[in-house]
Amino acid sequence: MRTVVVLYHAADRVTNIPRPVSDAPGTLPAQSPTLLIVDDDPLIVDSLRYFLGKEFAIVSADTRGEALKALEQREDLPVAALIDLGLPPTPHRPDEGFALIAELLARVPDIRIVVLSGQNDAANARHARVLGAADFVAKPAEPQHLLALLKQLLAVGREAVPATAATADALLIGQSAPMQKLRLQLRQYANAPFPVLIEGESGSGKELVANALHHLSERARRPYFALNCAAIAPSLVEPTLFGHAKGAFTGAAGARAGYFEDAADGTLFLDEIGELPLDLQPKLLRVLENGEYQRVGETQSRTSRTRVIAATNRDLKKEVREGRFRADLYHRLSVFTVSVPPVRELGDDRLLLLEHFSHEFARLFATQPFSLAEDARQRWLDYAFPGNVRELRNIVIRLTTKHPAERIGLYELEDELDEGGAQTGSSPPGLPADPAAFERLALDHLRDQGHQGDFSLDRLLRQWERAYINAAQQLAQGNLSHAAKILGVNRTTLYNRIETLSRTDS
Ligand SMILES: Nc1ncnc2c1ncn2[C@@H]1O[C@H](COP(=O)(O)OP(=O)(O)OP(=O)(O)O)[C@@H](O)[C@H]1O
Repeated sequence: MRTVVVLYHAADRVTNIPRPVSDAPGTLPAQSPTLLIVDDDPLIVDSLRYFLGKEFAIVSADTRGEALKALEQREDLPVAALIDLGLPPTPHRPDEGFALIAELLARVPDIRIVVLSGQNDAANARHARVLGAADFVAKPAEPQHLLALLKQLLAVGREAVPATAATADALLIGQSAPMQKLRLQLRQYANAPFPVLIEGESGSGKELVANALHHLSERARRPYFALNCAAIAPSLVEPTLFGHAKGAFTGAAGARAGYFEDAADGTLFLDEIGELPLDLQPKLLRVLENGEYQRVGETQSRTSRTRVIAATNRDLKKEVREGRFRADLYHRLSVFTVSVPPVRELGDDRLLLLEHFSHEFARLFATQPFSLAEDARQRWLDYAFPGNVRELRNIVIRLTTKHPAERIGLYELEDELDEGGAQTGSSPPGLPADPAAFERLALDHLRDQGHQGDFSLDRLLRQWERAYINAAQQLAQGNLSHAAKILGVNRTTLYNRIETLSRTDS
């Protein structure tokens, strides 16, 4: 998937590009946010470093493994990442890039990921967005455009932290039955003396739910600490949670309290609990059972009254069966389990979320919200949002940027959706059970076009093509992905053919 990319101005020759800013921390003002660039083409990396190095402290890597290692070694986590999908050892497939997106988000949930995609990777780029990438930019990329995009994405702030029970509830958008059930559970469990385990697919809102639980509880005015167990090196989890004595390990210059101590009688949210190292699990179990723990390097026991909320997008029962998670800890954590529903189960909440985010981002970008035409609205309701609210929110950000105050039709919307994500569980509507019926419908469409003047083979072939496309669209009720499936081509091909046909028509 390596493509030739021009990331420098026409006036700049490659040889004129100054030496890149070093990866080493400290070459820029301390407040420069960190940008991670992952690409196996050194020319791209150097060019990006040259143009973006004035605004960001650049960290680069040419493989997924190197990127994750770089993350572990730095204290200042990147605020954004530019990544190529095709990375070694499989540079011609997107798998490494896809895996990296998920891994980056697991470690740095707020990171804004932009995929730098080859011209022909539109479908992959769309799938990357489902996985949580904020946007994709086709190569060759204009550096000014990239910079503007990054600035805009970073202007979209972190989610507001709710200050009261009322706002905690209000931040959770949704009136569907699964959301009502979730709200009821949160109120029931808010003050229970047990941990709560939050389960849900990636991007479904587990962190928001943990926040809401804390603010609905009587601990709302007490500290709230969060640790993403996937985000830090395994060796640092124990001292971070429990603290350490002076000299307990290399670099432990002084004694330090851990999150259990700092959170005191507040709440500690352990995100990605499935990543908790096995050897640490008995220590977490002990503190959950009787409140006892020890700082690393100390023998004296301390006591904690912190309430633990844990979250996972893994099937923890399966992790237990496969020996990666202790059964006793699982049972202790899961006394109260809350399941955050995926967006595909939320029905009309998709429209509420759309309304909420489109107004929020229009305000932020000082513009007017867009609206959806009827066919696009229907498609919005049909789409499964495999990347859940995170994907939905990112789509709204892009639409707000590209079509401020506009009425958006099906084609503009289709461009933002993932080809493989069209199904809502059941089989696609209108897929022909009987291929002969499809052919009959196509022939009807062919007849509708009638005869025009002298015979022309080109025109005849276009008429057949148009007839089959119309028939497929009719069967798919306007759903382009389903129509593409019926026709046995991918959606981008279909889109291009429709465009070519309409150009020839006009
Ligand atoms: N019901 C909701 N109402 C409003 N915003 C929501 C809702 N659910 C999720 N969000 C927003 O969607 C984004 C993703 O949510 P969040 O980070 O909580 O998901 P998550 O399940 O913790 O993801 P991950 O599994 O990747 O950690 C956030 O911006 C969050 O504020």
